[in-house]
Amino acid sequence: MKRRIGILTSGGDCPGLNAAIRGVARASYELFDAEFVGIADGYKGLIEGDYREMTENDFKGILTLGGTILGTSRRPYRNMRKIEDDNINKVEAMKANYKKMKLDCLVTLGGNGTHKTANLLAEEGLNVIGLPKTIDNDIWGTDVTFGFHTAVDIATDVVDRIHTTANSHGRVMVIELMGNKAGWLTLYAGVSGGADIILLPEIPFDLEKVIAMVEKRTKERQRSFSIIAIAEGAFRQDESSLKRKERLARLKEHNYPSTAYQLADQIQGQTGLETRVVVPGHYQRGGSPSPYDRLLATQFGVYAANLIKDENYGQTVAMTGGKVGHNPLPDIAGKTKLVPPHHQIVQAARDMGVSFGE
Ligand SMILES: Nc1ncnc2c1ncn2[C@@H]1O[C@H](COP(=O)(O)OP(=O)(O)O)[C@@H](O)[C@H]1O
Ligand SMILES: O=P(O)(O)OC[C@H]1O[C@](O)(COP(=O)(O)O)[C@@H](O)[C@@H]1O
Ligand SMILES: [Mg+2]
Repeated sequence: MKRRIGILTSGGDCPGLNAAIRGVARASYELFDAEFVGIADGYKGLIEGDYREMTENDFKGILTLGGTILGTSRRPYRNMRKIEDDNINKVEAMKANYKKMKLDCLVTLGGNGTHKTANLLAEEGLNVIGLPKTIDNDIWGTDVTFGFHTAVDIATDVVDRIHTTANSHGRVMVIELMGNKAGWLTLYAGVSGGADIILLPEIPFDLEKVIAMVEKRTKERQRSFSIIAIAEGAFRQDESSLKRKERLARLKEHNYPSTAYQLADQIQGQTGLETRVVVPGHYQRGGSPSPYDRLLATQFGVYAANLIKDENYGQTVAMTGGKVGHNPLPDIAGKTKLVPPHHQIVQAARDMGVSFGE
């Protein structure tokens, strides 16, 4: 049985993408007569016809490699069906290139945006299989995405290291971690690193409560420090009615790159305590995947190869209750898995006296 497989990675990169690509390829070569076409830079390559034939050798030596050997992009954004200034019909272009490449199926490794287009292409009659990657862990229908736990390891190391310098100086340290809509990374790294205050997009915070917590810690000890882990998309309760764009515009008016910087200023202004901001940024997405993510990405990749073998298309791979399985693309596309405000981990942290600024 011969299968010609197109493969692309789309959206923000993360550790484990290459391990997953390798898993798909190795298992496919084992299980059936496989041919691979590597599509460059996500859907951009599929639209523009930027692709190359790949051989078994291309998939060797990449298990531990960070990033993606295929390249990735976030363009063109959002509405694939909308014809913009370039006058390109993106959906038709993708379908035409799929045909031109003589593909039996397309494997897309990506996050929420990627899955929306994967579903759209499946609706258009293409054979598509998704693989859930993202450091945000916000894909519906899977307990975990690959890339997430490596990012947790890195972010936790940041929180650990900031602890020692915060302690030496008796400072308040505001650590901004990645996650615009979903606070999973901040929650996991915040709890694992022993942060005193954890601020998530899912739980809007009250500035006065945050300050009260910092002051409580200062009163308890003569020389005290506080660690605040804040997700980049966190915001105050009084901003809840605003759209993200409006919140960002307000921050910009005051020359704050993000809420973390504004919060640091407010804390320093109201408490007199020296406050610093730390933004590890894309460092959280770089480098080699952890053993956990290598294993997860490999399992996911091999599972995808089995879906191809069975011609079970229109699915995305998932982990539920410790088992690898799959979800139909329409069931998960367009949904975001956010942190429930009463999630067990949140509750455990609350019970230990960690503040969520509520
Ligand atoms: N709302 C959307 N509908 C359809 N396709 C989208 C949408 N948002 C993003 N995409 C496509 O998926 C790609 C990756 O999306 P993005 O949101 O940047 O990353 P991720 O897939 O990691 O969440 C984009 O470059 C675009 O081609
Ligand atoms: O890489 P960019 O475009 O600066 O985007 C940053 C965003 O990408 C992420 O790192 C990961 O997002 P995706 O996995 O959904 O692409 C977010 O946490 C962060 O908000
Ligand atoms: Mg995403």
